[in-house]
Amino acid sequence: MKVKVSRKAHFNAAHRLYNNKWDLDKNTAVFGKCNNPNFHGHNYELIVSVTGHIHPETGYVMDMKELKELIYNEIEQVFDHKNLNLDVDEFKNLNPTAENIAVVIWNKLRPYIAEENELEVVLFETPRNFVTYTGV
Ligand SMILES: Nc1nc2c(c(=O)[nH]1)N=C([C@H](O)[C@H](O)COP(=O)(O)OP(=O)(O)OP(=O)(O)O)CN2
Ligand SMILES: [Zn+2]
Repeated sequence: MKVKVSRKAHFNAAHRLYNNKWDLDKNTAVFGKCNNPNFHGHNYELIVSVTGHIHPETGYVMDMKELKELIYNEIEQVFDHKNLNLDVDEFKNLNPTAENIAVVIWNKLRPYIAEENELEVVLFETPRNFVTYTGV
């Protein structure tokens, strides 16, 4: 029997979507207003889920307090109130799309999750646009 435990978090960040191999016209044609050279921001909502067996002694899959602190230290501290393109190393050469941000978050968290447990990251870029990454 496996159970999924989840923790919500949020961060505000600025970004610009563009491909530095393309000229401005092509970037504007593909990314539209998201290619604004002066950047724009989103209120990102994050849901991190860990799935595994319930530990018989604690009754926990994973301590939610640990999960909360992990997300705060590894994600919120790094991304909140930052310009993703300029301030976050992972996006120096990686377009900060919702897909790529979700993969970066998953990769940052995975080393801290017990090997036998599964990790899922859901990232809302806007209230209606969201992506999911499970490591596959
Ligand atoms: N596959 C992706 N498509 C888009 C991404 C992305 O990261 N991956 N990002 C954007 C924009 O950065 C952002 O999401 C704004 O898009 P927009 O269409 O304006 O979203 P809204 O929710 O504000 O639009 P509504 O029409 O109000 O739903 C675009 N595409
Ligand atoms: Zn955007």
